[in-house]
Amino acid sequence: MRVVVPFAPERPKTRLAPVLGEAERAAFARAMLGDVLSVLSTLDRERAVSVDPLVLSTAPIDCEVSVAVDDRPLTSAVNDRLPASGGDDPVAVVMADLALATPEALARLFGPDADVVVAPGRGGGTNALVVRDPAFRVDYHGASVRDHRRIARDADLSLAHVDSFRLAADVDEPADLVEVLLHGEGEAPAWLAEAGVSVVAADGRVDVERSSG
Ligand SMILES: Nc1nc2c(ncn2[C@@H]2O[C@H](COP(=O)(O)OP(=O)(O)OP(=O)(O)O)[C@@H](O)[C@H]2O)c(=O)[nH]1
Ligand SMILES: C[C@H](OP(=O)(O)O)C(=O)O
Repeated sequence: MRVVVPFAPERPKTRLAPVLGEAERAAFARAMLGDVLSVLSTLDRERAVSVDPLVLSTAPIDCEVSVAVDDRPLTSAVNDRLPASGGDDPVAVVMADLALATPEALARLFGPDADVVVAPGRGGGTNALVVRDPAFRVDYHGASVRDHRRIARDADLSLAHVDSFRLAADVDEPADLVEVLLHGEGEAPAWLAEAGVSVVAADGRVDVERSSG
């Protein structure tokens, strides 16, 4: 299946500014993209899920897989890559900030035979999708999972959900780094550890702290 991975390499992950500087956020975003692509490659190699990845980037990047540069807003760029007519192959959309994704978790996205399969993100987003019907279009940002349900319902499409901790955990806020450090398995947790970011549990709260120097 064609798997589109949207990626915005310029000034990414602004909500992580309390913990990471601008160049660090760019490097960390790239590490997360590397983890997602590595999971897709493992799926293809080891799980007999045919995966044809395409990074849909707002600017040129060096990458181990094909890259399409499209600097339009996320929704327009993704919609241009979805099935356009009845005979077209299905398309998956997997966000580049799913640092907890594993081959097992992502394989579940490809399981249901529905017109649209949605993996909701915490906080109302849509972290991954499979689209099999050209009547479906995305509308990202805001409570996009609610919008995507409505769009599928209005077009009379069958809709399946993937209930997955790992696919729900996109990395937006500093608190999300706790999950990356505790449960991540790839480049992203290693990058954070190298940068001196660690998990701290104090006064009944679990958070991240950063060593100075
Ligand atoms: N192609 C493309 N990808 C985007 C765009 N905006 C965000 N993305 C990607 O979409 C996914 C979700 O992005 P967000 O978490 O909403 O945005 P972000 O820019 O990474 O982070 P914030 O600055 O904190 O909002 C990430 O994989 C981004 O790299 C865009 O305009 N075009
Ligand atoms: C793209 C956006 O991501 P979030 O801002 O929820 O991370 C969404 O899923 O609609």
